[in-house]
Amino acid sequence: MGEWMMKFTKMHGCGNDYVYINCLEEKVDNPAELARRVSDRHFGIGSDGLILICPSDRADVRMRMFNADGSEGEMCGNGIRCVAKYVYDHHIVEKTGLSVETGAGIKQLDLFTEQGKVVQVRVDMGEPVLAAAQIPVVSDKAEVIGVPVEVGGKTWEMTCVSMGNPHAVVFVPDTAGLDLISYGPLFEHHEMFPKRVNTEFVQVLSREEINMRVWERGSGETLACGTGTCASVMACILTGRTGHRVLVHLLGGDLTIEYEEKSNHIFMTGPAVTVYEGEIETIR
Ligand SMILES: N[C@@H](CCC[C@H](N)C(=O)O)C(=O)O
Repeated sequence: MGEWMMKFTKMHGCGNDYVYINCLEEKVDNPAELARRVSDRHFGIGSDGLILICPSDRADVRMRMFNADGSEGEMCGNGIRCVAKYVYDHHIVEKTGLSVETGAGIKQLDLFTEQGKVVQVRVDMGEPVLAAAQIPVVSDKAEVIGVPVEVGGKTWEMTCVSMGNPHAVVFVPDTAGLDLISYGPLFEHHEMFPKRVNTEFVQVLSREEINMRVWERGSGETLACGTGTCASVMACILTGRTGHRVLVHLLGGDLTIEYEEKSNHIFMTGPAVTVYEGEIETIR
């Protein structure tokens, strides 16, 4: 047992902020406990969770993501863009096309640079999964698309999509006046979601633009959710509300989502930003 300093980097994608640890150099024994500790906005560093950058024998690197409550998520859209920026900036991967292994499979990414600096990252987020049993959502239907559900005394039109992690998308007339703090946890812990759920509240502005707010499984309201924007655009397309290329406005910025029908893949493009690097005291 002893105390030592562990290096970390604080990064965000559209305000969805995580503490990143380079596990090619650092050793993390208990990531769930560390996630809870660093995420605390009063007694910790302050973040929506923790992301570990690990070696991979199947891709350039592997990422593991932990929510603020210590639970592990299969995939993180905003996080994976930051992982790509991190490994490029730290010369771990010296190319602008790279692969990252996640709990939801291997994803391919492209970095767009200006004067050597990463400005945007495009991610092939893969295929959306609609089968209710695979999301998982308990339903008498094979797919949950535009289905009315009762939650918190209100009827919502819900579409469920997995992007490797589970999402419930509901449509609202206005995201600004939404009581997300009341309704978010009711969806997250509803018995129809055996693995809990991330919930996106979507206001359609036009066939090319939507507003979205999110209540994330394990982290509560965040300023953006990459997998959530993909699920939301898929829900919009499936219910005939938008076209295949949509600009998503989030509390922390904008993401562009494109659905390619031929490959049935979703592509996400957005920023990745380093806030600062530091060290935290750790006990082992
Ligand atoms: N913020 C993320 C998603 C993080 C994981 C999620 N809370 C879960 O538990 O599935 C994103 O940008 O996709």
